[in-house]
Amino acid sequence: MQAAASLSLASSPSSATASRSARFAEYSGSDAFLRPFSSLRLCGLRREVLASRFLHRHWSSRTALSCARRPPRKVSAAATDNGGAAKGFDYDLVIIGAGVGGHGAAIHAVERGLKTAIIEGDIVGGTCVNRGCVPSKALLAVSGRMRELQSEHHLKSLGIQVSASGYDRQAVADHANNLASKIRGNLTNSLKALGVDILTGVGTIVGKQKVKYGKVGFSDTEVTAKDIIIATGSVPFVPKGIEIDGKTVFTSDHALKLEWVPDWIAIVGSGYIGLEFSDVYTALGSEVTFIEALDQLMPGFDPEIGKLAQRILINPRKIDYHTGVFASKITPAKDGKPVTIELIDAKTKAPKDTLEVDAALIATGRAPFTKGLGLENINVVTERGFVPVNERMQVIDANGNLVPHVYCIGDANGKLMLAHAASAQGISVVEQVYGNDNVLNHLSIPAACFTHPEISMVGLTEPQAREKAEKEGFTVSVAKTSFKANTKALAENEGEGLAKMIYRPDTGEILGVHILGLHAADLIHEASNAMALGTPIQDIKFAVHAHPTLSEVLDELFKSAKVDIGTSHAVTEPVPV
Ligand SMILES: Cc1cc2nc3c(=O)[nH]c(=O)nc-3n(C[C@H](O)[C@H](O)[C@H](O)COP(=O)(O)OP(=O)(O)OC[C@H]3O[C@@H](n4cnc5c(N)ncnc54)[C@H](O)[C@@H]3O)c2cc1C
Ligand SMILES: NC(=O)c1ccc[n+]([C@@H]2O[C@H](COP(=O)([O-])OP(=O)(O)OC[C@H]3O[C@@H](n4cnc5c(N)ncnc54)[C@H](O)[C@@H]3O)[C@@H](O)[C@H]2O)c1
Repeated sequence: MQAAASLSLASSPSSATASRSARFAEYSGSDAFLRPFSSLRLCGLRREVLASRFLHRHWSSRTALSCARRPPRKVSAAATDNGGAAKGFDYDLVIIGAGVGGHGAAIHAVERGLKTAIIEGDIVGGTCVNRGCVPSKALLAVSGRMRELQSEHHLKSLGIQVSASGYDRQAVADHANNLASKIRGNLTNSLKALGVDILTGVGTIVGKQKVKYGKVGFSDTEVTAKDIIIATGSVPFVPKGIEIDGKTVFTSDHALKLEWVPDWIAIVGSGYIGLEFSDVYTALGSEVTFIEALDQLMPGFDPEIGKLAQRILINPRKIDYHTGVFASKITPAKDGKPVTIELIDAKTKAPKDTLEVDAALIATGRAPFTKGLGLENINVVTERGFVPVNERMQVIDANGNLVPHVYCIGDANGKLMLAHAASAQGISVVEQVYGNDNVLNHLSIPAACFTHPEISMVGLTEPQAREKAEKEGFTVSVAKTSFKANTKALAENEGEGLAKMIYRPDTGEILGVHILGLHAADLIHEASNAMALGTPIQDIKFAVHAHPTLSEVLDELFKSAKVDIGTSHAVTEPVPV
């Protein structure tokens, strides 16, 4: 019998990790890629930089992971031109990995006047821009419109007649690919414009405040930095027993290229990636079978929201599912035979079923990419591949001590695998490097799943809040509002949805907010900002919302909460005009 697949992220590189390494190693570009981009020091481009932030961080440059076969060459600070570094160092800050985390840190570092370089071993933009948030949201934009056009009942109730709907697969794929390229370009330009040196090649920490980088077959270059940030991200985690061929059995890396739309696809894992792709595939005509190891679909969500999501996003669609099972063995289609999937009971490991499908998408989480980083040179041992850090993202060594001047942000530390979390951690680290102590409140970081309708959340789920309340001896209350009572949602004929808030009635503290409904991903920020700023319900409920807007769903939510104390400050004080 097959060994049980593990639910936890891999500590050893998965097959996808290995293929990523191969991709790094395969690339052989021109020597020009080895030269640091000599950066223009310009101040007037702040607007462009800010614009690029909205467009999601990104950049371009290609390289290869390198093995140090030749002695490192030394680069002098004079080789670049983005200001002076701290005495005795080439740079104030060197960031390894130009994904969203590295980009956010680099931009903020320049704003703080730090001489900064970013090392990238593949293409600028990392997962989010090239293989994650950006192309997936382009596909989801298409699935959203397809859904609307296919919903005769919905259109009829608005008085709209559409005779037919269809799509051009290659054009949809091009839309996703073009968007990624565009944003990568914008972000690259913004980095160059601000004077961040983009150093191409694989970065390896070689010692205290020392990093080398280079490309296969070329000599490495060594730079010194007062502070180093590791921002090397993650790759898809593929459980043991699953064979990826990239055509019929694949991960999100391949699926985003939309090379074909299978009639029947099994999606292993019903987390963010699984759910978003089920939205895309069913809108484009596929039938989906979920395979989920835990006893319910979407186990990460607040249970009430999960149940509603099942009613809205799963049951009415061409989706069936197996829960409480592992896909213990998956064999790609070959010689006219379909993809075969062997299922075993997640608890007993007894064989349960064998499925034959056209394709399988493996969406079972992501593994940190920390290979080749030289962590052994600073006595750091990873935990299941993740770099151990404290609440300030300072790296912890094998003896439990902080490694001076080394930080790790983003997916590589595993705290919260989200693009904006990576970037926020980077900004927090730069603040510390600059001299301002800064601890990011991870509980106030929102998350969203971009299905139709969307799901969003911030803070604790109801069971988590009740557990905390039990331990700490306080009471928890829950307020709820429905999209059915919202004028704008009804005007759009999109009244399905719920917003729920978990809070402390004794203090008015918001513990968590969960939304399922139209534009939930945009709506969550009023709650997450309130949590980040420590604004209690008795204050935020006096904030005024434009009518008719979806934001009134949250207005109603705050107003319906029963807080035992009055307003904490005089928000109604008259202002002389
Ligand atoms: C399909 C999909 C959809 C997603 N959608 C969303 C979403 O909608 N919203 C959201 O918030 N998050 C989303 N995510 C998650 C998001 O993409 C990640 O959380 C985010 O990219 C992490 O950023 P990072 O900077 O830590 O790492 P990455 O983006 O992975 O970047 C790391 C970079 O480091 C480089 N690198 C690695 N090792 C080295 C080395 N030794 N030397 C030099 N360079 C190196 C890599 O090439 C890479 O460019 C999605 C992920 C996937 C897979
Ligand atoms: N909209 C977004 O913000 C967004 C979108 C996509 C991805 N992401 C990020 O990317 C990361 C990875 O996403 P993901 O969906 O792959 O991971 P996930 O952790 O969200 O979900 C993985 C799911 O797979 C299940 N699973 C694991 N091993 C299994 C096995 N062998 N057989 C059956 N089921 C198994 C787990 O129980 C879980 O439900 C997430 O951490 C997420 O934060 C975010």
